Amino acid sequence: MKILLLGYGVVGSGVYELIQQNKLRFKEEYEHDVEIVGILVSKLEKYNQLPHSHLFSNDFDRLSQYAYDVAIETIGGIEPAFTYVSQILSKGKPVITSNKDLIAEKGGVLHAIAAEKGVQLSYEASVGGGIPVLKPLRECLGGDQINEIMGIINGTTNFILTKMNQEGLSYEIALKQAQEQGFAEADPTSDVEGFDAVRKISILTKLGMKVDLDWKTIPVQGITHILASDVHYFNATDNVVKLMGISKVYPEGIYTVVRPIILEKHSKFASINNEFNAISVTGDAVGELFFSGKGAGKNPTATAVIGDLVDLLQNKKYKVNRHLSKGKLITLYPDKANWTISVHSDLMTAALRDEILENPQFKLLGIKELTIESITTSKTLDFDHYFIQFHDLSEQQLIDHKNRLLLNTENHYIHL
Ligand SMILES: NC(=O)C1=CN([C@@H]2O[C@H](COP(=O)(O)OP(=O)(O)OC[C@H]3O[C@@H](n4cnc5c(N)ncnc54)[C@H](OP(=O)(O)O)[C@@H]3O)[C@@H](O)[C@H]2O)C=CC1
Ligand SMILES: N[C@@H](CC=O)C(=O)O
Repeated sequence: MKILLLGYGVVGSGVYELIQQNKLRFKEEYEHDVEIVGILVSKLEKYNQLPHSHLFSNDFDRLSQYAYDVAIETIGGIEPAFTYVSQILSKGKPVITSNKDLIAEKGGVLHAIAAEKGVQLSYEASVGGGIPVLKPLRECLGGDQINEIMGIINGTTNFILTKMNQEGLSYEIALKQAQEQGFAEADPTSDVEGFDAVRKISILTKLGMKVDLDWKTIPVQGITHILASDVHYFNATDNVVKLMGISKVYPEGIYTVVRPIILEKHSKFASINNEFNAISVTGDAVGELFFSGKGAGKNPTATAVIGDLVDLLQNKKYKVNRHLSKGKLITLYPDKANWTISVHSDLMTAALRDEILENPQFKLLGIKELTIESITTSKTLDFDHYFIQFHDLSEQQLIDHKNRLLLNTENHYIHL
């Protein structure tokens, strides 16, 4: 099997190395000689010194004339990746990609070309790095009705929040380390503002719940506003903060969001640290499944790409579900909910309470009434803003007037 490799950065170089390491195994187990015949990059001079420098080119048109059986795209972003991938699929060649921007934005168009040409478009590496989660959703859980998916699905932000919490690093230094280790996107705004996680939750929702959501319509809040003092405060109160993606099916529609969530330290997601991701999937029949592992980085991500390649080596074919329903996004909370929350502020006044209710983040949740249960103040920590935390919700409090379960045990966090 001859492979055209597009991109030779963190993921592409990992894919190259794993293919070299596994050649014998591919031959023995799948009876295929696997060979990379060309590598597309942008700055050719960076690769002059490599022993396999003869494979590199910055000319896609030239490379696409080569004889090849499958292309692996690890360039990232929408263009030129979309042009290249659509051309390759149109020629009837399968494509494997690690690019979630591409799949979240153009997955529908690309799947249509792939279906018309009868070839595979695979993208296990696009969500959860090395964690096999798309294949279980697509194949193993094909007989179940998935009603909830939630998880830590961005390695960079989890790395940053872990380093701030456990090592007292500043946000800037932690982000720099995430970039140095190859976890962050080319433009890390995607990570820290939550767009990468939103794209991933849209892909998970599509494959798990068969609901097509435009990722741009999903409410998103990133981590850029979380200060070292916030992280310190959460730690002191036996909590941690994580950026999470949530998608949950209700009779009225689907609740999908990406935002920081406060978790009690002993909860299962709280122990997922650094670049690790974790995704829980709940189905009517199977109950809850919990997937975890390295969600970013060279080797874990390359492993997921190779998994898709192994499917092709075995001539495995999966059908794309063309019958997706258009998702109707809903807010989670009923308008008249009377929640018990605690507000952390040194300055709790009626005016501040009105300000909280007017805040767009708070309005997003559709909450119109607010009961203040307790006001905690801290003179020792220097807070220049306040938090609202849905406070220690018990099973009883989770049920609304329609007897509908509204929240998991995780507390929900809004930063104003
Ligand atoms: N890093 C990670 O942990 C993970 C990344 N991903 C996804 O995988 C994809 C690749 O990520 P990553 O490897 O980190 O990215 P990198 O920035 O490390 O690598 C990108 C590669 O694409 C090449 N490239 C960029 N633009 C062009 C262009 N216009 N024409 C030809 N080649 C181009 C670059 O070439 P050159 O070196 O010459 O500039 C480089 O070799 C992204 O979609 C990312 O979201 C998914 C999961 C995890
Ligand atoms: N930038 C992404 C890379 C993997 O998808 C992340 O940090 O999770």
